[in-house]
Amino acid sequence: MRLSVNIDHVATLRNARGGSHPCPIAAAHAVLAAGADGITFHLREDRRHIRDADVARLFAEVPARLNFEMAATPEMVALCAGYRPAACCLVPEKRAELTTEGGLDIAAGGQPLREAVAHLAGRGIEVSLFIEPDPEAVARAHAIGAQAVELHTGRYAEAADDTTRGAELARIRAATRAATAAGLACHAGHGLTYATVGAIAATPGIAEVSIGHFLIGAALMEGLPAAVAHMRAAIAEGLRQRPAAE
Ligand SMILES: CC(=O)[C@@H](O)[C@H](O)COP(=O)(O)O
Ligand SMILES: NCC(=O)COP(=O)(O)O
Repeated sequence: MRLSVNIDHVATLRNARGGSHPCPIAAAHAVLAAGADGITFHLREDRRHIRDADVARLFAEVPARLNFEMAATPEMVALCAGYRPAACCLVPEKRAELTTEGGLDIAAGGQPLREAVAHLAGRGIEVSLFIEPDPEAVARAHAIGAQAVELHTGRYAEAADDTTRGAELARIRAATRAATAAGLACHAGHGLTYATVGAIAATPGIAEVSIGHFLIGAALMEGLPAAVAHMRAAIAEGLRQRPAAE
């Protein structure tokens, strides 16, 4: 299972002082050297963390699997199609939110969303839709031509008690089964930590996790290479519990 590290919050810290430190590109190199499989970044419409110049440098300087998260706006679709990353993930965006609050409403996205998926896929990009862990959302993603889904793990990761977390994990597992049955690649992300990634890794069918906020925060205490190694160990522990059939 791939670990894609989201570097948004390196840019958040840099932007707090308006300078160039810490550098998200240097962080990308560091996490890859420490064993990450790829880099995720979310170019928000308001450029609150990652900026256009960061994106240009990532594509020029970081030879890794890049996962371009973005809203399906004409501006972003054109940018992403120009860069042709290995993967892009279409996410809902709201100006006032602190982070991505829910999955895409695929039905509301209608024809423009379908066209965005077709345009990006036509450029050879693996197009994923960031959705709620719900088999119906998986079916809609499949119907509009996505090749992958990323299941929003926020409610699972932030659950206040074990009962709620167990119920959310069951939803994630049902959605993963639906994605696998439909032939979609299945990814997961949002809010994952050392403590919560294991059960995701233990879920048959999940091919990638993208993790940012917790890992960058942990790196303040442990250092970035150690935080990546720590996350990899938590993933490995989960993978050991994955049923052998896969
Ligand atoms: C899609 C997702 O869950 C995250 O990648 C999130 O969109 C990251 O964006 P922020 O770093 O702005 O919270
Ligand atoms: N797609 C999820 C992601 O990139 C990272 O989310 P988070 O770990 O920063 O919450």
